[in-house]
Order: sequence, then C-alpha cells, then structure tokens
Amino acid sequence: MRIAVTGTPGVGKTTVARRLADERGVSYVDITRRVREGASKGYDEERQAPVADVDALRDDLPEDAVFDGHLSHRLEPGFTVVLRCEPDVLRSRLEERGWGDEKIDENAEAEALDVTTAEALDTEAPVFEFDTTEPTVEETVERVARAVEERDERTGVVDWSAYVEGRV
Ligand SMILES: Nc1ncnc2c1ncn2[C@@H]1O[C@H](COP(=O)(O)OP(=O)(O)O)[C@@H](O)[C@H]1O
Repeated sequence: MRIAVTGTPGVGKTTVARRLADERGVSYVDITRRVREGASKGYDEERQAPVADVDALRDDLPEDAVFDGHLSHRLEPGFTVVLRCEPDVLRSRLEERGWGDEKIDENAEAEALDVTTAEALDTEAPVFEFDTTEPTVEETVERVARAVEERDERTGVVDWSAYVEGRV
C-alpha cells in the first residue's frame, strides 16, 4: 500500500514517514527531493521553489511505500496521514530551522486554516489526521501505524481557530 504523510512544513512528516517506512519494511520516498531533482515544470520565483510536476511524480512510485511531502496526498495514495501541529509550536519548530518571518507566518497561517486537510479530503483516499504538538515521536508513529492497520479514518481532531481569531 502507498501511504502519504502530508502536512505543513514542521509538523513532523519526515520524522514520522521514515520511521513508518522502516517499521513496515517498505520504501521511503522523499517527494520534495524528487521535485527538486527533476520532477518539476518550471520555477516559481515568488515562492523561490520549483513547481512540482505531479503527473511525472505519480508515474514513478513504488507500489508499497511511504511518501513524505506536503504534496504527497496528491499522488493517489491508498491512505493519507495528515500531521498537524499547534501553530505557535509550529512557529518555534520553523524558527529553529532559521526560516524568515514571512515564510513562518505563511505556514503557521496555512496550518491554522487546515489547508492541507481540506486538500486531502478532496482526494479519493481515506484521511487520518494526527496532532503532533504534545505526543512524543514514538507515540505518534505508534498511533499512525495502528490507524493505518485499523483503517481508522478520522479528521477534525484539532481546532486552531483560537490562533486565527487571536490574529484578526
Ligand atoms: N510527535 C511528533 N511527531 C513528529 N515530529 C515531532 C513530534 N514532536 C516533536 N517533533 C519534532 O518536530 C520536528 C519535525 O521536523 P520534520 O520531521 O522535518 O517535519 P516536516 O517533514 O513536516 O517538515 C522534528 O524536530 C521532530 O523531532
């Protein structure tokens, strides 16, 4: 089965996807890296990032794998895991990466507004949403693995509306 691990930068995709792939003994696919290394069509100057070629990405994926990337839910997975993180905690994770304020604001806002979850729900795959704010990495991986086994589809597990209201 193909499992997509998606969400805003900093929510924990790489950490969780690598461990999940290890546990399941399947390939780990870094989708963002594939875009950077050629699965792209042009360059977005404003975002300073290549524009992903989703069709090219989709054509070249193993049958049994865990996909890591904020686009991975668009690659027709069998199951989508959307990781979530409280926006202020997310801000500190992104600050640790040395990201600039504008990029941090943009991503914290997208997280607060459930952007990735809404996109994932617009695809065919069942969606499992998981909050990584409080639990340890180990707890998160265990819960995600169990949810995949049990096909425990669930969304609406977080509500960051207070964050949005605090900023209007
Ligand atoms: N429960 C958790 N699940 C995943 N990552 C977590 C969790 N709690 C804290 N983290 C930390 O958050 C950071 C997430 O980074 P990363 O996995 O690269 O995110 P992403 O791939 O979404 O950008 C890591 O430093 C990780 O250790």
